[in-house]
Amino acid sequence: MEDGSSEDEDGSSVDRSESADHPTTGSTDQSASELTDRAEDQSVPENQRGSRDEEQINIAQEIFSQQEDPIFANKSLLEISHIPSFDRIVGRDEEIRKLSEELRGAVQGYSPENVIIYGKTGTGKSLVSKYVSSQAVNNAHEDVEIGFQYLDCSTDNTETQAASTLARSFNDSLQTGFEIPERGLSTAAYYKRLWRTLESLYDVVIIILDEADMMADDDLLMKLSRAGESGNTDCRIGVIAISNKIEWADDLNERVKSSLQPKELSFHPYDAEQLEEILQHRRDAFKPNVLEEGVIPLCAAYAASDFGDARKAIDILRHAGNIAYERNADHVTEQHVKDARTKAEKDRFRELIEGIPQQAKASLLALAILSLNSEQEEFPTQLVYRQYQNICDNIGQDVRSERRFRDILKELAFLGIVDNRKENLGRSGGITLLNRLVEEPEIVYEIIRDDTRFESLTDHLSNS
Ligand SMILES: Nc1ncnc2c1ncn2[C@@H]1O[C@H](COP(=O)(O)OP(=O)(O)OP(=O)(O)O)[C@@H](O)[C@H]1O
Repeated sequence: MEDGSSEDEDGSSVDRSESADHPTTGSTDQSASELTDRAEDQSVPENQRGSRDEEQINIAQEIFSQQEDPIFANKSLLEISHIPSFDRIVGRDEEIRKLSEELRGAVQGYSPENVIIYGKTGTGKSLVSKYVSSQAVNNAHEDVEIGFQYLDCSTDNTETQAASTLARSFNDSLQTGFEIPERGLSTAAYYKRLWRTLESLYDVVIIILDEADMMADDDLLMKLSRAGESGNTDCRIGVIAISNKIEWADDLNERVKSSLQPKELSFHPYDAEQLEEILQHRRDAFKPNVLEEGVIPLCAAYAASDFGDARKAIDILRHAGNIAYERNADHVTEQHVKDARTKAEKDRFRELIEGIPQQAKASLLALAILSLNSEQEEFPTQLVYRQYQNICDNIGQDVRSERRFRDILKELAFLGIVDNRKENLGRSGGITLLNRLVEEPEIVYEIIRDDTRFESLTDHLSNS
C-alpha cells in the first residue's frame, strides 16, 4: 500500500511506515530516547514537540522520583497475596490446630489425610492451608522430603492444565534433569512427568486445590487420590480441596469419595472484632500516626456487614490509603474509608451494570431518576414504565411493551440490582409491584450516564 500501511492477516490495516527504523513496540530494551524519537515522528506539530515531550517526561519523572511516601511504610502487607506470619493470623487457632493434626503424618513421611475446607470468601481458607503446609515442610523429620503446591482451579480448570501446572511447579530441572513444557503434551504425558517428578524429589507432597469446585470434572481428584494405589508413584500425596460451596463434596463421584475419604473443616465468617484485629496487625503497612483513630474500626465494620470477609477489610484499608495519597493528605481519615468503600461498591456494580443490555439500562435509569427526585424508595411498575418510555423517546431507542418491561425488571431483580415486592392496594387498586434500587441511585445514575448511548439524555428529563 502506498501510504505505508498494509493488510494484516486478520484483514485489519496496520501502519508499518516506522517499523524499519524503530524496534517493535514492547521490546524490553527499548530506550527512553527511542520512545521520544517515536513520539516526534507522529502528529504533534514540530514547533510544539519539544515542550510537549518535556512535559510528559516531567510528569513521569515527578511521579517516579517521589521516593518519600507520606502514607505507606510497607504496602506489601496489604497485598492479598501476602502470607502473614503466624503472629499476624487472627482467630484461626482452632482451624490451624485441626488442619495440622490432619497433616501430621506428613512430617514423619506417612500419608497426610485428605481435607476439604469450606467457608465463605475471605475467611482465611487459603491462608491457613498455605501456612500449615509450609509449617509441615519446615518441621519435616530429617530424612523426610516434603513439598507443597497451591493450584488455583479457577484458572487451571481442566485436567490437562492442572496436571501441567502441578508437574512444572513441583519440578526442579537441575535435580530431575528434565524440563516440562507449559503446553503441547497430552494429559497422560503431563501426569507421567508429574509422577516422575514426585518420585525423584519428594517423599510426601501436599497439594492445595483452591476453588476445587471450579474443576471441569473430578478426574484430577481421582488420579491424585489413587496415584499410590495405581502404582504411579511411591510419593505420598495429601490433598487440601477448598470450596465456597458446602454441597460440593456431596456431588463428588462415589469412587472419588471412597478413595479420597476426606476430613471436613468449615471456616466461619469473621466478626467485626476479629476483622479489626486482623487490620491492627497490619497497621505497620502505614507510616506511624498516619491512620486516624476511627479508620480501622470503620473498615472492619464495613467488612463485617459484608459477610465477614477479611479480604474486603484489607482492600478497603488499602484503597483508603491510596485515596489519601492521591489527595496529598497527611492522614488517612474516616472519610477516605467511606470513599474507598463507595469506590469498591461502584467498581463491583459498574462491572455488573456494564454487562446488561441497553433496554435493561434504560429501565434501571428510569428507576434511578425517580428515586433521585423523590423521598420515596419504591415505585409501582407503571410509573417506572412511563419514565422508561420518556428516556427511550429522548435518546431515540425502541420502547418495549409493558409486559416485556415487567420481565426486564424481574431479570434485574434476579441479578440483585433491583428489589421488587407485591403490594395489595385493596379492592380498588388490586395488586401492584413495587420496585426499589438495591444500590444508591446516585451511583446507578452515574454509571449509566457514563455509557455514551445515554449521553444525549436531556437534563430536563434527568432532573424531572
Ligand atoms: N485470620 C486471618 N488473619 C490475618 N489475615 C487474614 C486472616 N484471614 C484472612 N486473612 C487475609 O485475608 C485475605 C483473604 O484470605 P484468604 O485468601 O485466605 O480467604 P479465602 O477464605 O481463601 O477466600 P476465597 O474463598 O475468596 O479464596 C488474605 O489477604 C489473607 O491474608
